[in-house]
Amino acid sequence: MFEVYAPASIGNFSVGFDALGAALAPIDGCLLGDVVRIEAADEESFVCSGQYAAKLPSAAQENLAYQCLMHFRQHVAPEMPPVRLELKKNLPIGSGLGSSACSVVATFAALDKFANTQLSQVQLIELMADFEAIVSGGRHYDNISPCYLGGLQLTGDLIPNKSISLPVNPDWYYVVAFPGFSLNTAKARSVLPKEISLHDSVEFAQRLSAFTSFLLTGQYELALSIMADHIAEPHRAVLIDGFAEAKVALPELGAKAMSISGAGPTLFAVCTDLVTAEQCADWLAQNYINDQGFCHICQLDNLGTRVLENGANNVTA
Ligand SMILES: Nc1ncnc2c1ncn2[C@@H]1O[C@H](COP(=O)(O)OP(=O)(O)O)[C@@H](O)[C@H]1O
Ligand SMILES: N[C@@H](CCOP(=O)(O)O)C(=O)O
Repeated sequence: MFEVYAPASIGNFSVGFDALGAALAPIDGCLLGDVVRIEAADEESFVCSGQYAAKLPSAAQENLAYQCLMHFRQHVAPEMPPVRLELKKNLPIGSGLGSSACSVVATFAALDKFANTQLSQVQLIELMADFEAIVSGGRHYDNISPCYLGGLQLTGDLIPNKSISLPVNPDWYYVVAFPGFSLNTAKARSVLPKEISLHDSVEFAQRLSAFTSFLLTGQYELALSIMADHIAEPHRAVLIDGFAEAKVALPELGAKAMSISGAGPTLFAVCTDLVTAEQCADWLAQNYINDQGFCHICQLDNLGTRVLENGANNVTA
Protein backbone atom coordinates (compact mmCIF):
# COMPACT_ATOMS: atom_id res chain seq x y z
CA MET A 1 0.00 0.00 0.00
CA PHE A 2 1.15 3.53 -0.64
CA GLU A 3 -0.32 7.02 -0.96
CA VAL A 4 0.38 9.58 -3.66
CA TYR A 5 -0.12 13.28 -3.04
CA ALA A 6 -0.71 15.82 -5.83
CA PRO A 7 -0.60 19.56 -5.00
CA ALA A 8 -3.06 22.34 -5.87
CA SER A 9 -2.00 24.71 -8.62
CA ILE A 10 -2.55 28.22 -10.00
CA GLY A 11 -3.46 27.93 -13.70
CA ASN A 12 -2.61 30.76 -16.13
CA PHE A 13 -0.41 32.49 -13.54
CA SER A 14 -1.82 35.74 -14.90
CA VAL A 15 0.43 36.14 -17.96
CA GLY A 16 0.16 32.64 -19.46
CA PHE A 17 -3.41 31.70 -20.30
CA ASP A 18 -3.50 27.88 -20.69
CA ALA A 19 0.31 27.86 -20.79
CA LEU A 20 1.73 28.73 -17.36
CA GLY A 21 0.97 27.22 -13.97
CA ALA A 22 2.42 26.95 -10.47
CA ALA A 23 2.19 24.22 -7.83
CA LEU A 24 1.39 25.42 -4.31
CA ALA A 25 2.86 24.61 -0.90
CA PRO A 26 1.25 26.38 2.10
CA ILE A 27 3.97 27.81 4.33
CA ASP A 28 2.31 26.41 7.46
CA GLY A 29 3.38 22.98 6.23
CA CYS A 30 -0.08 21.55 5.56
CA LEU A 31 -0.69 19.71 2.33
CA LEU A 32 -3.16 21.36 -0.06
CA GLY A 33 -4.14 18.72 -2.62
CA ASP A 34 -5.67 15.32 -3.33
CA VAL A 35 -4.30 11.99 -2.18
CA VAL A 36 -4.69 8.59 -3.83
CA ARG A 37 -4.20 5.46 -1.76
CA ILE A 38 -3.67 2.26 -3.70
CA GLU A 39 -3.24 -1.34 -2.61
CA ALA A 40 -3.56 -4.85 -4.03
CA ALA A 41 -6.96 -6.45 -3.38
CA ASP A 42 -8.92 -9.62 -4.13
CA GLU A 43 -11.46 -7.61 -6.08
CA GLU A 44 -11.21 -4.22 -7.75
CA SER A 45 -12.87 -1.40 -5.82
CA PHE A 46 -12.99 2.39 -5.79
CA VAL A 47 -13.70 4.63 -2.83
CA CYS A 48 -13.97 8.42 -2.74
CA SER A 49 -13.49 9.95 0.71
CA GLY A 50 -12.26 13.27 2.07
CA GLN A 51 -13.76 16.68 2.83
CA TYR A 52 -15.11 17.31 -0.68
CA ALA A 53 -16.15 13.74 -1.64
CA ALA A 54 -19.81 14.57 -1.06
CA LYS A 55 -19.62 17.38 -3.64
CA LEU A 56 -18.81 14.87 -6.39
CA PRO A 57 -21.33 12.67 -8.19
CA SER A 58 -21.93 9.56 -6.05
CA ALA A 59 -21.64 7.18 -9.04
CA ALA A 60 -18.04 5.99 -9.35
CA GLN A 61 -18.37 6.05 -13.16
CA GLU A 62 -18.71 9.85 -12.99
CA ASN A 63 -15.58 10.30 -10.89
CA LEU A 64 -12.48 11.20 -12.88
CA ALA A 65 -10.24 9.06 -10.67
CA TYR A 66 -12.36 5.98 -11.37
CA GLN A 67 -12.40 6.81 -15.09
CA CYS A 68 -8.60 7.01 -15.01
CA LEU A 69 -8.43 3.62 -13.28
CA MET A 70 -10.71 2.04 -15.90
CA HIS A 71 -8.71 3.56 -18.76
CA PHE A 72 -5.41 2.44 -17.26
CA ARG A 73 -6.66 -1.10 -16.79
CA GLN A 74 -8.11 -1.35 -20.30
CA HIS A 75 -5.46 0.46 -22.34
CA VAL A 76 -2.21 0.69 -20.37
CA ALA A 77 -1.82 -2.30 -18.02
CA PRO A 78 -4.44 -5.02 -18.64
CA GLU A 79 -2.36 -7.48 -16.58
CA MET A 80 -2.35 -5.33 -13.45
CA PRO A 81 -3.76 -7.28 -10.48
CA PRO A 82 -7.00 -5.98 -8.89
CA VAL A 83 -6.60 -2.89 -6.73
CA ARG A 84 -8.48 -1.00 -4.07
CA LEU A 85 -8.08 2.64 -5.09
CA GLU A 86 -9.18 5.42 -2.76
CA LEU A 87 -9.34 9.07 -3.77
CA LYS A 88 -9.10 11.41 -0.79
CA LYS A 89 -10.79 14.47 -2.27
CA ASN A 90 -9.28 17.30 -0.31
CA LEU A 91 -9.64 20.14 -2.82
CA PRO A 92 -12.95 21.88 -3.49
CA ILE A 93 -14.54 21.28 -6.91
CA GLY A 94 -14.69 24.18 -9.35
CA SER A 95 -12.30 26.18 -7.21
CA GLY A 96 -9.64 27.40 -9.62
CA LEU A 97 -7.02 25.38 -7.73
CA GLY A 98 -6.71 22.65 -10.34
CA SER A 99 -8.96 20.26 -8.43
CA SER A 100 -9.80 17.94 -11.32
CA ALA A 101 -6.15 17.92 -12.44
CA CYS A 102 -5.13 16.96 -8.90
CA SER A 103 -7.33 13.86 -8.90
CA VAL A 104 -6.22 12.81 -12.38
CA VAL A 105 -2.52 13.36 -11.73
CA ALA A 106 -2.52 11.58 -8.36
CA THR A 107 -4.43 8.63 -9.84
CA PHE A 108 -2.25 8.09 -12.91
CA ALA A 109 0.95 8.62 -10.93
CA ALA A 110 -0.21 6.03 -8.36
CA LEU A 111 -1.23 3.53 -11.06
CA ASP A 112 2.02 3.97 -13.00
CA LYS A 113 4.00 3.25 -9.84
CA PHE A 114 1.79 0.38 -8.68
CA ALA A 115 1.85 -1.41 -12.06
CA ASN A 116 5.49 -0.43 -12.67
CA THR A 117 4.56 0.67 -16.19
CA GLN A 118 7.24 3.39 -16.18
CA LEU A 119 5.41 5.69 -18.56
CA SER A 120 7.52 8.60 -19.79
CA GLN A 121 6.87 12.18 -18.67
CA VAL A 122 5.28 12.97 -22.03
CA GLN A 123 3.09 9.85 -22.01
CA LEU A 124 1.86 10.60 -18.51
CA ILE A 125 1.22 14.30 -19.10
CA GLU A 126 -0.69 13.57 -22.32
CA LEU A 127 -2.77 10.92 -20.62
CA MET A 128 -3.48 13.23 -17.70
CA ALA A 129 -4.44 16.10 -20.02
CA ASP A 130 -6.87 13.83 -21.91
CA PHE A 131 -8.84 13.29 -18.71
CA GLU A 132 -8.62 16.87 -17.44
CA ALA A 133 -10.06 17.91 -20.84
CA ILE A 134 -13.16 15.75 -20.31
CA VAL A 135 -14.51 18.08 -17.61
CA SER A 136 -12.85 21.43 -18.14
CA GLY A 137 -14.16 22.33 -21.59
CA GLY A 138 -10.74 22.50 -23.26
CA ARG A 139 -7.39 20.72 -23.40
CA HIS A 140 -4.82 22.63 -21.37
CA TYR A 141 -1.74 21.59 -19.39
CA ASP A 142 -1.31 24.51 -17.01
CA ASN A 143 -2.67 22.60 -14.01
CA ILE A 144 -1.52 19.11 -15.01
CA SER A 145 2.17 19.96 -15.56
CA PRO A 146 2.87 21.94 -12.37
CA CYS A 147 0.77 19.53 -10.34
CA TYR A 148 2.81 16.60 -11.65
CA LEU A 149 6.26 18.20 -11.89
CA GLY A 150 6.06 20.95 -9.24
CA GLY A 151 7.33 24.52 -9.49
CA LEU A 152 6.33 27.04 -12.15
CA GLN A 153 5.89 25.36 -15.53
CA LEU A 154 5.58 26.80 -19.02
CA THR A 155 3.65 24.06 -20.71
CA GLY A 156 1.91 23.04 -23.93
CA ASP A 157 1.98 20.84 -27.00
CA LEU A 158 4.66 22.85 -28.78
CA ILE A 159 7.12 22.34 -25.94
CA PRO A 160 9.42 19.31 -26.02
CA ASN A 161 8.60 17.09 -23.02
CA LYS A 162 5.47 19.28 -22.70
CA SER A 163 6.96 21.52 -20.03
CA ILE A 164 9.80 23.90 -19.15
CA SER A 165 10.49 24.64 -15.51
CA LEU A 166 10.98 28.36 -14.79
CA PRO A 167 12.83 29.85 -11.82
CA VAL A 168 11.11 32.30 -9.48
CA ASN A 169 12.41 34.43 -6.67
CA PRO A 170 12.41 32.08 -3.65
CA ASP A 171 11.27 35.01 -1.49
CA TRP A 172 7.92 35.37 -3.27
CA TYR A 173 4.71 34.46 -1.46
CA TYR A 174 1.44 33.50 -3.13
CA VAL A 175 -1.71 34.25 -1.16
CA VAL A 176 -4.59 32.12 -2.41
CA ALA A 177 -8.18 32.60 -1.28
CA PHE A 178 -11.01 30.23 -2.19
CA PRO A 179 -14.20 32.15 -1.42
CA GLY A 180 -16.33 29.11 -0.60
CA PHE A 181 -18.46 29.12 -3.74
CA SER A 182 -17.69 27.24 -6.96
CA LEU A 183 -17.26 28.33 -10.54
CA ASN A 184 -17.29 25.59 -13.12
CA THR A 185 -14.23 25.75 -15.38
CA ALA A 186 -16.17 24.83 -18.51
CA LYS A 187 -18.58 27.70 -17.77
CA ALA A 188 -15.71 30.11 -17.13
CA ARG A 189 -14.16 29.08 -20.47
CA SER A 190 -17.44 29.54 -22.31
CA VAL A 191 -17.45 33.31 -21.59
CA LEU A 192 -14.07 33.80 -23.28
CA PRO A 193 -13.93 35.16 -26.83
CA LYS A 194 -13.27 32.50 -29.46
CA GLU A 195 -10.78 34.78 -31.23
CA ILE A 196 -8.55 37.64 -30.12
CA SER A 197 -7.31 40.53 -32.20
CA LEU A 198 -3.87 40.78 -33.78
CA HIS A 199 -2.99 43.57 -31.35
CA ASP A 200 -4.02 41.48 -28.33
CA SER A 201 -2.18 38.39 -29.66
CA VAL A 202 1.04 40.36 -30.09
CA GLU A 203 0.71 41.90 -26.65
CA PHE A 204 0.05 38.47 -25.07
CA ALA A 205 3.11 36.99 -26.79
CA GLN A 206 5.25 39.93 -25.75
CA ARG A 207 4.10 39.82 -22.14
CA LEU A 208 4.60 36.06 -21.71
CA SER A 209 7.96 35.98 -23.46
CA ALA A 210 9.22 39.03 -21.54
CA PHE A 211 7.99 37.55 -18.26
CA THR A 212 9.78 34.26 -18.84
CA SER A 213 12.93 36.04 -20.05
CA PHE A 214 12.97 38.20 -16.92
CA LEU A 215 12.61 35.13 -14.72
CA LEU A 216 15.36 33.26 -16.56
CA THR A 217 17.72 36.22 -16.16
CA GLY A 218 16.84 36.83 -12.51
CA GLN A 219 15.14 40.18 -13.16
CA TYR A 220 12.32 39.40 -10.80
CA GLU A 221 11.08 42.95 -10.16
CA LEU A 222 10.66 43.51 -13.90
CA ALA A 223 8.82 40.20 -14.19
CA LEU A 224 6.37 41.29 -11.50
CA SER A 225 5.91 44.70 -13.08
CA ILE A 226 4.37 43.21 -16.23
CA MET A 227 2.27 40.54 -14.53
CA ALA A 228 -1.26 41.12 -15.84
CA ASP A 229 -3.96 39.14 -17.62
CA HIS A 230 -5.75 40.93 -20.44
CA ILE A 231 -6.96 37.68 -22.02
CA ALA A 232 -9.22 35.92 -19.52
CA GLU A 233 -9.51 38.16 -16.46
CA PRO A 234 -11.67 40.92 -18.01
CA HIS A 235 -14.25 38.36 -19.13
CA ARG A 236 -14.26 36.29 -15.94
CA ALA A 237 -14.11 39.10 -13.38
CA VAL A 238 -17.86 39.68 -13.68
CA LEU A 239 -18.52 36.05 -12.71
CA ILE A 240 -16.73 36.46 -9.38
CA ASP A 241 -18.43 38.40 -6.58
CA GLY A 242 -15.81 40.40 -4.71
CA PHE A 243 -13.18 40.33 -7.45
CA ALA A 244 -13.42 44.07 -8.20
CA GLU A 245 -12.95 45.05 -4.54
CA ALA A 246 -9.95 42.70 -4.17
CA LYS A 247 -8.38 44.06 -7.35
CA VAL A 248 -8.27 47.50 -5.72
CA ALA A 249 -7.51 46.50 -2.12
CA LEU A 250 -4.66 43.99 -2.53
CA PRO A 251 -2.30 46.24 -4.54
CA GLU A 252 -3.01 49.01 -2.01
CA LEU A 253 -1.82 46.63 0.70
CA GLY A 254 1.39 46.02 -1.23
CA ALA A 255 0.67 42.96 -3.40
CA LYS A 256 2.86 43.16 -6.51
CA ALA A 257 0.37 41.31 -8.69
CA MET A 258 -3.13 39.95 -8.27
CA SER A 259 -5.37 37.90 -10.54
CA ILE A 260 -7.74 34.94 -10.83
CA SER A 261 -6.26 31.52 -10.08
CA GLY A 262 -7.13 29.27 -13.04
CA ALA A 263 -10.72 29.87 -14.03
CA GLY A 264 -11.58 31.13 -10.52
CA PRO A 265 -13.15 31.86 -8.15
CA THR A 266 -9.93 31.49 -6.12
CA LEU A 267 -7.91 34.71 -6.26
CA PHE A 268 -4.17 34.92 -5.84
CA ALA A 269 -1.79 37.71 -4.94
CA VAL A 270 1.98 37.71 -5.31
CA CYS A 271 3.85 39.41 -2.45
CA THR A 272 7.56 39.91 -1.98
CA ASP A 273 7.56 39.84 1.83
CA LEU A 274 5.71 37.88 4.49
CA VAL A 275 4.23 40.87 6.33
CA THR A 276 2.47 42.04 3.16
CA ALA A 277 1.33 38.48 2.42
CA GLU A 278 -0.20 38.28 5.90
CA GLN A 279 -1.98 41.60 5.43
CA CYS A 280 -3.38 40.42 2.08
CA ALA A 281 -4.47 37.11 3.65
CA ASP A 282 -6.22 39.00 6.48
CA TRP A 283 -8.03 41.24 4.00
CA LEU A 284 -9.14 38.26 1.91
CA ALA A 285 -10.25 36.35 5.02
CA GLN A 286 -12.36 39.30 6.17
CA ASN A 287 -13.69 40.52 2.83
CA TYR A 288 -13.62 37.72 0.27
CA ILE A 289 -14.21 34.30 1.79
CA ASN A 290 -17.37 32.90 3.38
CA ASP A 291 -17.58 30.17 6.03
CA GLN A 292 -16.90 27.52 3.37
CA GLY A 293 -13.82 29.30 2.08
CA PHE A 294 -10.17 29.30 3.06
CA CYS A 295 -7.03 31.28 2.58
CA HIS A 296 -3.40 30.09 2.51
CA ILE A 297 -0.07 31.83 2.23
CA CYS A 298 2.02 29.63 -0.04
CA GLN A 299 5.33 29.29 -1.76
CA LEU A 300 5.93 27.01 -4.71
CA ASP A 301 5.71 23.27 -4.24
CA ASN A 302 8.88 22.23 -6.00
CA LEU A 303 8.38 18.51 -5.42
CA GLY A 304 5.14 18.07 -7.34
CA THR A 305 3.37 14.74 -7.14
CA ARG A 306 5.01 12.27 -4.77
CA VAL A 307 4.57 9.26 -2.56
CA LEU A 308 3.72 10.25 1.01
CA GLU A 309 6.13 8.64 3.42
CA ASN A 310 4.23 9.18 6.67
CA GLY A 311 0.56 9.05 5.75
CA ALA A 312 -1.61 12.02 4.90
CA ASN A 313 -2.83 13.17 8.28
CA ASN A 314 -1.83 16.77 7.75
CA VAL A 315 -3.75 17.22 4.51
CA THR A 316 -6.17 20.10 4.74
CA ALA A 317 -7.97 22.72 2.75
N1 LIG B 1 -12.23 13.52 -8.89
C1 LIG B 1 -12.75 14.65 -9.36
N2 LIG B 1 -12.25 15.83 -8.96
C2 LIG B 1 -12.79 16.98 -9.41
N3 LIG B 1 -13.84 17.06 -10.26
C3 LIG B 1 -14.37 15.90 -10.66
C4 LIG B 1 -13.85 14.66 -10.24
N4 LIG B 1 -14.57 13.70 -10.82
C5 LIG B 1 -15.51 14.28 -11.56
N5 LIG B 1 -15.42 15.61 -11.46
C6 LIG B 1 -16.31 16.58 -12.11
O1 LIG B 1 -15.51 17.41 -12.94
C7 LIG B 1 -15.97 18.75 -12.87
C8 LIG B 1 -14.79 19.58 -12.37
O2 LIG B 1 -15.13 20.90 -12.43
P1 LIG B 1 -14.06 22.02 -12.69
O3 LIG B 1 -14.82 23.30 -12.64
O4 LIG B 1 -13.28 21.69 -13.92
O5 LIG B 1 -13.17 21.85 -11.39
P2 LIG B 1 -11.71 22.43 -11.11
O6 LIG B 1 -11.64 23.75 -11.79
O7 LIG B 1 -11.67 22.60 -9.63
O8 LIG B 1 -10.76 21.45 -11.61
C9 LIG B 1 -17.17 18.78 -11.94
O9 LIG B 1 -18.34 18.71 -12.72
C10 LIG B 1 -17.00 17.51 -11.11
O10 LIG B 1 -18.21 16.97 -10.68
N1 LIG C 1 -6.15 27.59 -18.13
C1 LIG C 1 -7.36 27.11 -17.54
C2 LIG C 1 -7.10 26.81 -16.08
C3 LIG C 1 -8.30 26.24 -15.34
O1 LIG C 1 -7.94 26.01 -13.99
P1 LIG C 1 -9.00 25.48 -12.93
O2 LIG C 1 -8.24 25.31 -11.68
O3 LIG C 1 -10.05 26.52 -12.81
O4 LIG C 1 -9.52 24.19 -13.46
C4 LIG C 1 -8.44 28.17 -17.68
O5 LIG C 1 -8.15 29.32 -17.39
O6 LIG C 1 -9.56 27.83 -18.10
